[in-house]
Amino acid sequence: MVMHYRSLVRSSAKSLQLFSCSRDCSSYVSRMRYLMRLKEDDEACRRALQSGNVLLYHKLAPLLRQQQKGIYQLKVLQATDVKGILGKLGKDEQLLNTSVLIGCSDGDIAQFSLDVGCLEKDAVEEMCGGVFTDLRKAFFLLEQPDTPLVTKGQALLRWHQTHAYCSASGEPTQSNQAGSQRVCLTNGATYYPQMAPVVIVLVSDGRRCLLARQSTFPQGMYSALAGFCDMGEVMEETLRREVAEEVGLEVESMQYSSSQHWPFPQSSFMVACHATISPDNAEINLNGAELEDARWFTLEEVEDALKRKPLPRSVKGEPTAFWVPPSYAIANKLIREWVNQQKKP
Ligand SMILES: NC(=O)C1=CN([C@@H]2O[C@H](COP(=O)(O)OP(=O)(O)OC[C@H]3O[C@@H](n4cnc5c(N)ncnc54)[C@H](OP(=O)(O)O)[C@@H]3O)[C@@H](O)[C@H]2O)C=CC1
Ligand SMILES: [Mg+2]
Repeated sequence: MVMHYRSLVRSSAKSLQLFSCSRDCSSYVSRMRYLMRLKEDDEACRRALQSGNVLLYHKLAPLLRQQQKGIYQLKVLQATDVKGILGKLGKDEQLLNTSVLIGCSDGDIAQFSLDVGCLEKDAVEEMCGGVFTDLRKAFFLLEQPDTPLVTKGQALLRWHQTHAYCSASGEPTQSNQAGSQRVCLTNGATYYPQMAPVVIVLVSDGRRCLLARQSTFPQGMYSALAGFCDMGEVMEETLRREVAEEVGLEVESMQYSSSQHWPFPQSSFMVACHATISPDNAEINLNGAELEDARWFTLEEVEDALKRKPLPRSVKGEPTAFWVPPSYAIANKLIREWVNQQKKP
């Protein structure tokens, strides 16, 4: 096995790719091992925090800074900056220790998130040169690569804010330094951050795709079908059940696409799939309790919708032309994949 690997490394351009992959992998491995250690060793994590990067949130709204007009970035602070802000506002530096570990940068710097909801919002914004922004709005303003980190930071802070007590004893729970678990102080029960598994599926009859909307969606937006997994279900069962429940159709085949962490309304683990149904049994039987509408859309209609700008939730009034979820949502990825598939010769 080793001989085989070495002979590959010695030969040609293909082997160069393998070699660079092995280097990347090893730095990835060392970063993951480092994060693992910080989760297990409170003292090491406290030390990492002192020289770490911190993303600030105010009541779960992340701090962004405007780089140029219309271009926003996450505002990343050093732990020493945060201490300076706390000092100027006459607050205890201990607040920094409630930061939770969310990752490690390429430069091996530990990254944390901290909610400063107990501080005066305007004062912190002024000192940092940033603005606390609702997460949904932040998704529209940030570059795509920043969104997983800012989402993770918010999700972990939210989990801590809603798991301060043990559900068995009713007594307080205490977080480890990294924030990767909470333990009940009386019965020792350990709680880990959780996500609810959801299947999201783009159904096609071979020629058209099925999109639906809930009454709570912004005006004109249609998305792929989605549903939470029931206890004990496997992904394939959830997919078949949700399609049957929501639109009364029987799935014939399915294919996994990709996954996404979704923070709204709370952490979901979205598993995205494509599914097909028979064109002979394509009549929609809508479950009106869950959905306001579901329709088949042609390739041309979907391509037009992909070009339209999303409308804010606040826009009310006359129905608008149909559009689809924005690029940060995995529904958008499924829809684009379907379009590309349809255009293949
Ligand atoms: N990223 C993306 O592209 C997209 C993400 N989504 C997300 O997918 C998720 C699921 O979609 P949705 O169609 O609403 O799901 P469902 O079709 O499963 O319907 C939601 C209902 O399921 C019940 N439910 C069961 N388990 C849970 C749970 N763990 N958490 C919350 N509700 C639960 C609730 O009913 P009750 O209130 O009666 O108890 C809820 O109203 C949503 O969070 C949505 O935001 C959806 C589309 C696109
Ligand atoms: Mg649903």
